[in-house]
Amino acid sequence: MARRLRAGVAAQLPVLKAAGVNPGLAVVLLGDDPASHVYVRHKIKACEEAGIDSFLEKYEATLSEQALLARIDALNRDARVHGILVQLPLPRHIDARKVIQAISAKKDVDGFHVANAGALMTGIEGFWPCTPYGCMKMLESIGYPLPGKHAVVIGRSNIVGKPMAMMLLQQNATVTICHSGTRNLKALTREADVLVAAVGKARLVTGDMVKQGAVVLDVGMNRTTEGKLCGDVDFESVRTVAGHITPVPGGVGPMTIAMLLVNTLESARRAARAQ
Ligand SMILES: Nc1nc(=O)c2c([nH]1)NC[C@@H]1CN(c3ccc(C(=O)N[C@@H](CCC(=O)O)C(=O)O)cc3)C=[N+]21
Repeated sequence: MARRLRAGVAAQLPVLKAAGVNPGLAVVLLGDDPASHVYVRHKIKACEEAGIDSFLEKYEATLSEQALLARIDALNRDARVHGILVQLPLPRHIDARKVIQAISAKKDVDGFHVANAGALMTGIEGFWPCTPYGCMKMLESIGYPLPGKHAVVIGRSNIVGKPMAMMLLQQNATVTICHSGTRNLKALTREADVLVAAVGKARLVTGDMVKQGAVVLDVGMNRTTEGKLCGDVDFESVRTVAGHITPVPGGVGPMTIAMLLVNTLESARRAARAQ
């Protein structure tokens, strides 16, 4: 599905390019965390394959907050750039909230800016965060009717849990948000028609916590002690009860990247319309 979405983006580029707009994504990466470099490489490669211009800016982990803010200011003004992604997490001496708010909301293809969070919450045009947006696309792809369904989201982060809950609510699901302070998690997850796990705890969700036929979306990205990638869902025990389930790797991750391209294309379209 991610591949199909990316091909769809590629197919829509010629129209924009004919109108003189070449969609571009700037990716800013600080430091030498190997996982961040791998993810960023995936994003740049996806852009190249789709025909989106990419501008990769790599800096030392010691780059000052002021210098980073100056780069963002320059990218905000750069007409070739329709999307700006600052790879998270940032080094500790930098206030990530300040950096995110410095990105023009119009170029915030991550959907992390407060203006975009507010747009999602109130149902006006903005950018939706790529990971939950990809989850909604997957639900759509199986023709899943959300109205009246009980959706349970485990995790309340600003980048996945909260926006995921808002998107499900907008589709008239009844939404429960669970977190570290939730009592009797299993009683709640067993009621879920749609279960989204986004906490970062390897194999937290086991088969006994899932209702027969439920749709299970695994947003977890954990490394086992052997260095293997694994989700928040115990795939082997859950697959026998779930009606639908997303694997890790090969599920939500590739969809996140596909939605980044979708958002970048959309940003370029909006810029073209505003010309
Ligand atoms: N500003 C910002 N925006 C992000 O969207 C963002 C970020 N910072 N920081 C890090 C997280 C993580 N993230 C992933 C995206 C795709 C995969 C992905 O495609 N994973 C593959 C496997 C990759 C592997 O093998 O390691 C899969 O699940 O199949 C993973 C992780 C985006 N993030």
